[in-house]
Formats: sequence, C-alpha cells, structure tokens
Amino acid sequence: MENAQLYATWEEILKKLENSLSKMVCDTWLKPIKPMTLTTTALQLGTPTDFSKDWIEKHYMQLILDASYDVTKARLDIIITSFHLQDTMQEEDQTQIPLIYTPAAPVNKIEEPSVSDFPKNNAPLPIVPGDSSSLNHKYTFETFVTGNSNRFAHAAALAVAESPAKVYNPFFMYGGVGLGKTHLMHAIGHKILQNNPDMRVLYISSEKFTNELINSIRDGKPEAFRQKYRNIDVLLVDDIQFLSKKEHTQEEFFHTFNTLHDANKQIIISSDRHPREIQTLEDRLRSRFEWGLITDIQAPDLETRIAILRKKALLENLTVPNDVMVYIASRIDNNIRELEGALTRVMAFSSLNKQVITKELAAEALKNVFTNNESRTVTLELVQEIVSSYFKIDIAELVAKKRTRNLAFPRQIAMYLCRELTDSSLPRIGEIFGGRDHTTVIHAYDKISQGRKSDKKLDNTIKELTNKIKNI
Ligand SMILES: Nc1ncnc2c1ncn2[C@@H]1O[C@H](COP(=O)(O)OP(=O)(O)OP(=O)(O)O)[C@@H](O)[C@H]1O
Repeated sequence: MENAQLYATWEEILKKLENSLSKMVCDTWLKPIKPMTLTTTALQLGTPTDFSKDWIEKHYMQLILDASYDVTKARLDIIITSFHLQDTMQEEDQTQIPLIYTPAAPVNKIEEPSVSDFPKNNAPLPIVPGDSSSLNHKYTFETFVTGNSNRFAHAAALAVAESPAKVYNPFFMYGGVGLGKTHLMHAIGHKILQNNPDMRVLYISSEKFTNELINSIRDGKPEAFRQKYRNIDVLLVDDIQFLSKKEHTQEEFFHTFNTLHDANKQIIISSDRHPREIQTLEDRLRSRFEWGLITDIQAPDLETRIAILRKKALLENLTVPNDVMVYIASRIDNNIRELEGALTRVMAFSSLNKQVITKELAAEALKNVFTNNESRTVTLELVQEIVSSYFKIDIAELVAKKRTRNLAFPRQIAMYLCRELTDSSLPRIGEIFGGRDHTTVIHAYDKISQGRKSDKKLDNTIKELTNKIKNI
C-alpha cells in the first residue's frame, strides 16, 4: 500500500515533468530516478550517481517541487540521495538522511501517507509586491543570446521591460517549441522587478491559470481567484494556445485582461502560433491581443546555436571543445531545449565514463538521440560542417572569398551536396556560402556532377560524404 501510493504519486509527478521537459532530459535524468519514501511533508528520491543527483538538484529541483505540489497539493520537501550513498548509509548510520534539499524536512520517521492527509485548502493567494518567486532566476536578458531569429522579439521585450504598460500592451510573442519565449518572458519579469521593486509581477502558464480557476470554483472561492489576478501590475501568461476550446477560462481571462488593461497594467502573452491561428479562440480575445505588438521568434541559425551552447557552457562552468559545439549545433536546428539537452547529455556521458569530451564521444553519447530522430532533415549548416571537417578546413574558410584550389574544390563539393541533399533554393545556398550569386552554385553543381561521371575518386568522395551527412 505504502509503495503503491509512493509509485503512483511519483508516476503522476513524472507525467507533469514530461510535459515541461524534453524527452531527452526525461530519459537521461528523470527516468532513472527511484522514488524511495513519501510522507506528508517529504518525498525522497534516489539517483544512480552523485553526478546525476547534483545535476538534478541544480537544474530540475524547482520543476520537481512545482510538479509535486500540483500532484499532492502539499509543499513537500524533495530529498535527493544517490543510491550508492544510501547503501553506505545503511551500513553506517540509519538515523540520518543527508543531502536534504530543504533543511527543515523531518524525514527520519516515515509514515504511510494517504491522499486525504494533504491539505485541501488552496485558495489563490494574492501576489506580494516585489515577489519574484514565479520567475526562473536563470532566465534573464543577460543569459539570452540574440541572433537574427530573435533580435526583434528581444528588442521589443527589452522595451516592454524598461517601460511597462507604456510601449506595447499587450505584448504577444509566438514561435515554435523551445525557441526562448518563456525565457524572454521571465527576463522581462526580472527586469521590471529590478527597476520597480514594488510591482506585483506574476508569471503563469495558461494551464495553471485554468487549473486555479477550476479549483477556485470547486472550492467556492472565485473571488479569491479574481483578487489574485486582477490586482497585479504585470501579468505574464505562457502558452495561451492551451486556452483554445476552454470557453469558460477564456471568458475569465477576457475579464482579467480588460480589468488589467483598463488599469494600465502590462500584459505579456506567449503562444506557439499567431493568435489568428489559435482555433476556437474567441474573436473578442483575439482582437484584444492585436491591440499591442505581436512578434515572432524563429529557429536560430547555426551561428546563434553555437553561441547559445557557448553561453550555456560558460554559465555552467563547463569546458567543451569548439568542434563538439559545432557538431551538436549542426545537428539540432529547431529546438533550443533539445540543443541544451544534447550538450548536457554529452557532459553526463563524459562524466559517467570518465572520458574527455571529443567529437567521437559526443557522437557516441548522442547516437540514440540522432537515430531516433528519423525526421531529422539535412541542413545547409550540417553539409558545411561535414564537408569542412572532411577536408580539414574551417567553415569560415569554406565560405570565404578566397579561391585557391584547396578551398574552391571543397566549396564546390559542399554546394553540390547542399543542392542534392536539401530543398534549399539556389540563392539561399549562395547566401550561406559567403553571399555568392546563384549562378556560382549552378556552376559548382554542374562541375561536380560532370566530374563524378569520369572521376571515380571524386564519385567515391561524394558517396562517402553523402553517407556521413545522412547517417551520422
Ligand atoms: N536565445 C536564447 N539564448 C539562451 N538560451 C535560450 C535562448 N532561447 C532559448 N533558450 C533556452 O532554451 C530553453 C527553452 O526555451 P524556452 O522554454 O524559453 O522555450 P519556449 O519557446 O518557451 O518553449 P515552449 O513552446 O515549449 O514553451 C531554455 O532553457 C532557454 O533558456
């Protein structure tokens, strides 16, 4: 019974976490966790290594705390220990459990919990001025890397942060999964609080907004809900697309929006698509969103992806060789969460196997990630990266203006492969090879296709490169 409750609770928590983390992160860090004990005040989890314990504590603790609260409605302390440490402990001293995340957790005596033990009264509490607890401290403007794909959204976000409710209200950001919308929203929240420590700032996902609304109605406390949401200075609502098909929540959000907007309070919204593409979003809500500024975030180019990995490595104090970053960045091109996940997977792999990080090690660590991802498309950057590494030249040389044979030949091969293996247009290919004209690409393509017919060695090189590009 005790175990059944423990496992069922952890399963529920895991499900919540899976909604907010990538599959790669879940497989690498969360799936190996073993739930150990559950009391009315604490959940104890076991990890296979010290490294994973540290990593989870550093990166996923807040998410686990939030998910466990969502599931149990109790503010549980989360205690993480690594298995081997627990084995040693059992031999040495069973009265103490080390590595307690919140020091006050009373975990020595494990009682069998029952769901009814968890507190039921969760009336929404009003937001306190200056409270930044709904914001992730890592998501700031300082840690956000800008590139062509997000420059406009970043500039607009900064303007909103510097003059809340004065420039763009509402401020609506949209873009694909894992491209930095949440990061920018939190960054706005932090900056506003820095400049206006007395403001009430609340970040919330639209899913949580819906749940709170439902709970407040169930508990007969709709007024507390309204008090909470209509008395803030800055409301940040993430993933608004989840409100589609939820008529009652849309109605409530509409009134919240109006009250805040009329009172000249800032509203910031994110979505995975443009408001006009959110099905069953009420027209009056859609038109409200269009009052302010709507901006999109695109997938980052290779340069930005490498810069993001560099920044991440710097922030985490990790030493990662440049070619490994290029290797990862050229393979994951449309989700920054996946990109970061790949880097941490490589770090974990190197640490667990006690091996230095090389491109080969990265390939080994990410083998399953890349092969599972069958729909991975060949990108222009991937072709450039593989061709330049094959000919032992830098990408910068590959795209440079210089025309010496040792550069011109690999460049023509790369252009040929870009044309063969991607759907990109000739002008686009020319553009990423140092802004060359499309006729240069046609010339390169014709030269290599002709050459392959008479030159066996060239033909083999092309086949080998094609395999590398498609199969790695
Ligand atoms: N430009 C960037 N610079 C640095 N880190 C970034 C950047 N863009 C995204 N990230 C990081 O990528 C991860 C995913 O970003 P985020 O959660 O903001 O994406 P999202 O667009 O909100 O995704 P979703 O649609 O799934 O909610 C975060 O760890 C974030 O810090």
